[in-house]
Amino acid sequence: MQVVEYARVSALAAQHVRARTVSISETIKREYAAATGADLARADATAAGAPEEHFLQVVHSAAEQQPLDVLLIKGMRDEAPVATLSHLVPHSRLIEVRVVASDATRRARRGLLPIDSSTSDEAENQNPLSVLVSGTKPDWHPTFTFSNDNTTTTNNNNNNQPATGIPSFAHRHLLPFLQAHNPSLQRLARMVLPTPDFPRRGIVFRHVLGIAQHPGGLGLCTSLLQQLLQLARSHGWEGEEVGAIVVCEAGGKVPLVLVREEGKLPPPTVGVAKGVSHISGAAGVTGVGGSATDKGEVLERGRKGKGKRIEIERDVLRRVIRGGKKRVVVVDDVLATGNTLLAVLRLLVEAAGVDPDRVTVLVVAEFPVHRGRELLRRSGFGRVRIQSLLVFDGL
Ligand SMILES: O=P(O)(O)OC[C@H]1O[C@H](OP(=O)(O)OP(=O)(O)O)[C@H](O)[C@@H]1O
Ligand SMILES: Nc1ncnc2[nH]cnc12
Repeated sequence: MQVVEYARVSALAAQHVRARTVSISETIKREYAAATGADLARADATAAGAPEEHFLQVVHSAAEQQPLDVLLIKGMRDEAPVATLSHLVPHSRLIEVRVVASDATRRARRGLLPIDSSTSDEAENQNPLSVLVSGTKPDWHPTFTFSNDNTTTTNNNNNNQPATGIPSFAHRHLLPFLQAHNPSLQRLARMVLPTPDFPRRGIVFRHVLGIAQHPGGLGLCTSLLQQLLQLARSHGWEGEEVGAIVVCEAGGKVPLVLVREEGKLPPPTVGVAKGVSHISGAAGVTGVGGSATDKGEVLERGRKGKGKRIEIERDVLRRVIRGGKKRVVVVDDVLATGNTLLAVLRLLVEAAGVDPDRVTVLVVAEFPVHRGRELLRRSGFGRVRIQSLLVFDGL
């Protein structure tokens, strides 16, 4: 099951995707009113507190009622929901779709008179999230922004190519990365073979780099990453050139900036300390067959291990993103605790002066249970855009 904040079920149903919409504020209000005796009409969803609990309640009760590929949750008011809530649904991809509509559209839908156009622009595209962080720049980006103006066109020609509006949005942005709907993604996922109890007991190791050992694996992965990059590009940075691709220890047309362990690149370099990844931490601390089974303990041990320093050549990035107007795309195989990505982002932003708003991260596989996105946001990198091809649950 995948979870998105808002779109329309019918556009997905037309593609044989099992989808359903629920309103989180309605559910919360109903339960709050029932528990406290408050008047339902006056109940305030935000007063009910415990957003994690409510989110889980809504997800679980929807999933219990029927098997779903996509759950569309309307009315979420949480800041940075992907960073703060993904670990609660680690088997799913959580996507935030911010819906914007002009004042004129919103008034028209409510049956009100259109307002004077000379005064309407100010209020355009204000939604509850913008109000939440009034006056400040939000420290995160939604996965997608959907304009709810002009959404009336539907596709009647049955050629699987919806015209505009909601069907087109679902077709272009949601379906390609819905594993249940995309045979290429399913093939890729099947190439990631699990090894139980490696590097320590309790961990099911997913051999993401092993994709390259399967016939056609590398090509498939590269082409899916390319599609992911195009999708990322159509959201927030159309028209911007990619200035550099940053990779951890690997080697295109766009200049490749290598991130390597300290001492392996010719000077001058800039470096930062790097915390250990989940897997290296687990292997280094207790070895295969360690006894800890508690999730928190494993995570904590992983993080306690001694990290290394990583470096890039100081002038390479500056040369390729001259003037700071180009995108920097970071590619790695895995996002788990986020320690590795955090070090790479520190390297780019703090050591090399790259604007975090111009950084996009692509990973092959994400393990939300380790709360990597949350760490990145807490560390000041919430505005870095991150997209993944596959999502795995478990340790
Ligand atoms: O989000 P994280 O927990 O940091 O995990 C992600 C990192 O884990 C793997 O690195 P690996 O453990 O093989 O090497 P490393 O310890 O040198 O990063 C992988 O290649 C990622 O770079
Ligand atoms: N289970 C897992 N398999 C491979 N890499 C990982 N990184 C974090 N958890 C992992």
